Amino acid sequence: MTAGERNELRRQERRAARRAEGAAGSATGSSAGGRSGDGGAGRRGGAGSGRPGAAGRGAGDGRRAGVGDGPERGRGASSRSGSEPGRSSRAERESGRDGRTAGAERQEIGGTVSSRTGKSERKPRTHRHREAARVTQDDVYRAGFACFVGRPNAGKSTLTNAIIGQKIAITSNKPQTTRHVIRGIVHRENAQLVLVDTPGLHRPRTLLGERLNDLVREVWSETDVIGVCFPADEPVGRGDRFISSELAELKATVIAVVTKVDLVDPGTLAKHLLAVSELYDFAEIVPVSAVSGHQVQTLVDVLVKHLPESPQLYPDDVLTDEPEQVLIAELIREAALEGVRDELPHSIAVLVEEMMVEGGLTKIYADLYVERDSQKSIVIGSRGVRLKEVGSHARGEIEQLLGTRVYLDLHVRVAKEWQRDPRQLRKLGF
Ligand SMILES: Nc1nc2c(ncn2[C@@H]2O[C@H](COP(=O)(O)OP(=O)(O)OP(=O)(O)O)[C@@H](O)[C@H]2O)c(=O)[nH]1
Repeated sequence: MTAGERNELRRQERRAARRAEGAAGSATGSSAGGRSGDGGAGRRGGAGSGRPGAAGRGAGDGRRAGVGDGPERGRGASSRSGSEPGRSSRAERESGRDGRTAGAERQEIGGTVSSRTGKSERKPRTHRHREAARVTQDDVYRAGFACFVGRPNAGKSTLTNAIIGQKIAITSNKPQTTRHVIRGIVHRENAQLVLVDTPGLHRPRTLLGERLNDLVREVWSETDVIGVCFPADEPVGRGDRFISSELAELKATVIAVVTKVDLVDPGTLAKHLLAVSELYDFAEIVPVSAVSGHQVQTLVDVLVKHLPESPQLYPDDVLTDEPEQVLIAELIREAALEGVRDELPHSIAVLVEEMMVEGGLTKIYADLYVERDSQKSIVIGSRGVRLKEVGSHARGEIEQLLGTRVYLDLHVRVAKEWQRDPRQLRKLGF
């Protein structure tokens, strides 16, 4: 039996188990509606070869050995040492020593909200995801895919990095920084959480924008748990309502993640949580700060709790399945975004053309694309000063990633209107 056939068989088993679980939920009066299971043919088909949004040119050739072609199934529960974040023992989780549970947090905040607004306690609502929310026993191995969605700049990539404990996604204060689907893996004793970082859903103005939105929807349809991110320092707006309305048809368990709570006072947070809770029937609402680390592990607990029972998906020591060359191109793009304004951030794309290891030195040759000549001079700067800064900043980050000394050769090129040109988009990996 091929690996693909094995995966399909396991998927079918899981779907059948979910169906049975769903039926049990209905029988006991839970609203099993959402996840009961007809699972959707081909759901999570991307787990193997068709991984959601294989990003970047060279997605085949630049991969790290042993990571490449998708998750590995059928391995037993693992025990990883040291470096992986988010790991806490079962005993710790059961005793709540590694942080308050989301449920407790929610009740506490719910109480605050009702006392401040003078409203009575929120009535329990019929919950399309309650069946999944009931699943708390940890004597089974859980594995699956979760993703954060939300409007641009909501803090999705920062949160993904905080959970993985390593920079796998680049971040910036420019909206729509994320262009690739990046998968980071959290290993726990009893679970494996594959976090998928996606671009923010937005109103597309270019072909690139349309493709990114398609990518987001594709990922949504393939994940087990979706965390919708709402930045605590911005009021709930039209964009949030648009995203929430798109979730109604999905089979995944949908939770709300209120991000950047370090930026607001408790009163503002309480009001924000209330506004979020009125948007959609979320299975849980978890306030977090990726910067201070507040509740990040609690969020991991909540995500894991909603994963299906499944064998391990990736080998123990893998933190991301993103090809090295794509990670490197992203680090260069992040450095190039620093200090540029207006439309320029959207016009920048980076492609690693060549990488070679010579002794203890990794030589990297990369092209940085912009759309117009005027942008080229901005990126290069007077006498090449800006480009030099970009190169040296990116080099530091790449050295950290690779753990070797790096020589970085950066070349700026103009690819006219590449965001609207299907051929250029393909070349750039979209
Ligand atoms: N203070 C604070 N800032 C945060 C936090 N999380 C993210 N940020 C900042 O918010 C900005 C946007 O964060 P990103 O993680 O890039 O947001 P994103 O949702 O991935 O953005 P897109 O790529 O546009 O979809 C960055 O400047 C982050 O440093 C947080 O918990 N606290």
